[in-house]
Amino acid sequence: MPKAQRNFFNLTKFWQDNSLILKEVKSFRKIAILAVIFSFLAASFEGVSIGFLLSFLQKLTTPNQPIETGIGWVDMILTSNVWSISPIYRISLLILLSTWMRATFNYFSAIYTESAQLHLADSLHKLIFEQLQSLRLSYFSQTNSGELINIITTEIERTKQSFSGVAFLFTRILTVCVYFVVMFSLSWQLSIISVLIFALLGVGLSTLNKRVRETSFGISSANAKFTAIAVEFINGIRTVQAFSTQEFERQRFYQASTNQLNAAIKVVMAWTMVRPIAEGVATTALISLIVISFTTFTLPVASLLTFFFVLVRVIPNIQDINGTFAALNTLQGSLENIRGILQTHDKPYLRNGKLKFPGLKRSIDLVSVDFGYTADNLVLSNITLTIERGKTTALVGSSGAGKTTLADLIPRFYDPTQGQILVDGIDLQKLEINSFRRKMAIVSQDTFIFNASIRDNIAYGTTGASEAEIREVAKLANALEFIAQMPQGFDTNLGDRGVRLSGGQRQRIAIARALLRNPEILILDEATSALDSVSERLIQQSLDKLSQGKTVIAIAHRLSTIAKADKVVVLEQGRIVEQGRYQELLELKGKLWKYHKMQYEATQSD
Ligand SMILES: Nc1ncnc2c1ncn2[C@@H]1O[C@H](COP(=O)(O)OP(=O)(O)OP(=O)(O)O)[C@@H](O)[C@H]1O
Repeated sequence: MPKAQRNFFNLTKFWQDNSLILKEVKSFRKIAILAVIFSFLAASFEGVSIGFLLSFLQKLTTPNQPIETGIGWVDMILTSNVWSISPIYRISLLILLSTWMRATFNYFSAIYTESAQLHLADSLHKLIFEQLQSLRLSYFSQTNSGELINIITTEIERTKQSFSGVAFLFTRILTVCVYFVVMFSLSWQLSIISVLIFALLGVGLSTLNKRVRETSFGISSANAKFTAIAVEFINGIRTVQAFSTQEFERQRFYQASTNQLNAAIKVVMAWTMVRPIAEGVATTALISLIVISFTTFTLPVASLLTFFFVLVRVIPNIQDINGTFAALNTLQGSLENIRGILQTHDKPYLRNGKLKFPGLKRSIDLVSVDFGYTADNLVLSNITLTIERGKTTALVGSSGAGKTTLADLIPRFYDPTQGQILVDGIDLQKLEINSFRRKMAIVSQDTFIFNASIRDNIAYGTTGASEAEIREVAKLANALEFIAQMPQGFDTNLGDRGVRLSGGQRQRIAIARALLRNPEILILDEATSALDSVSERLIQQSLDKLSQGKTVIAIAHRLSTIAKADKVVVLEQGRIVEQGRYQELLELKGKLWKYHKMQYEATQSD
């Protein structure tokens, strides 16, 4: 049986399947226990007040008869001579008291159930965040961000409801047990017949519940697709407008929304059917019982009345139980999605080392390194390369040759599939990765600009930077001039992903951010690609200054930016084809010479 088919009736399986989520209840167990206790007390007092109400009605209709509820201790209280007020007032007072008690318990039960739900959502948010933080980049390149957002928002919201569902279910089951005890004390024969009827009803309804469960997976996947399309549409709005694909996007969006609607309607159709069917069958059972009891069993009228009165109370409770099972089943898809993100066996984690990185002394060495994003396709083959401390190593090659991939191996965004990376002779995987990354700065083609002020964006990742230091790096990155022209200077908010900046401005902020870290190791991936030639020259000068004494790995298409590098490494289809000083390689008249000639000719024709 596939996991998805397991249901709420099988509590062991339910626990096993959802233990990753249920474990979280531990962090707010006091609130959860109080929620259950108060819900139970509220439900019990509902039963108590009904009992008193029955006695009240009896007393009104037959005032001369002694009070007989069929439950000894209640009768004793009501008929006791210790009290000086008349029985009808005693019952009224008891009804009032029990109703107020029930209302109070209901109030606390609502508070604790709601808080428990909110705590569950909060714990799941944080748990998923920790999980995402510990995963490698490769997980994110294979997962749709819209689907992840859907899980963190919608699916957690839906899962949250399952807590109140389970608490409600628990109290209803306990209440029904209490009612059954009363019923058995009144007539065991009638009770057995009732239990049998309810059991048959339960078995019949489980088929319906299975259908509800199946439909719930449809709604989860429709929600995920809808969020993914919505996120993509918002993120890609520039491209949508530029390519006039509004109609195409409209169709995609409308279709996803309609699919979501249809999936939700299927769930509603399936689960709303459970309650009326349960109601119809239960009422039929009740009428049959009345007929059987009048013709077969002889019971005192008061007991028979109480029995049926209790039975009448049991039925809506049983309906509630079935209804809640059905409602919980509609949440199965969400639970499955959250489980999917939390389970660990199928995800790539970074195995962190223990050694603190004290700073680079000699070199970073790549020894016979192979790497592929997938097992069957190597992107880097047999890379052996020494990146010397304090020197600039430039990576050159055609688009797709593997330059970025090679640079990504240094901060361990990915690990080699074969071979080793040694940092001063120590395997990189043995280093505590954050101690290594803290000594490093990366300026890449797609540096992320946060929806925060310019100041916060520059200071991102560097704690305790002073105003003067931030200004200084902005000046060095040639950014001071455009920042001064912004409406609120350094306080200007940059908007989502820095939409309020030009490409070149974004890059200068990224460079300032890297400068502020004062890194030992600097990775520059096309760091000056979005700049005009004047800005490029200015930035190149500041990068040259920044690079002095630092270990730099620079990737550049424009050879002019790396002409002064200490070592140039030429990559071709994932292999190193040449390495040496720029001039030496030119004299070889090999690959670099070809690139050089091509770029020189291109510049001439410009
Ligand atoms: N996350 C990824 N998953 C799968 N394949 C990838 C991924 N990133 C890059 N590749 C593939 O790896 C190969 C090398 O890409 P890489 O980005 O390293 O090249 P590059 O030399 O930096 O190119 P460019 O100069 O265009 O930036 C390409 O064929 C690319 O399609």
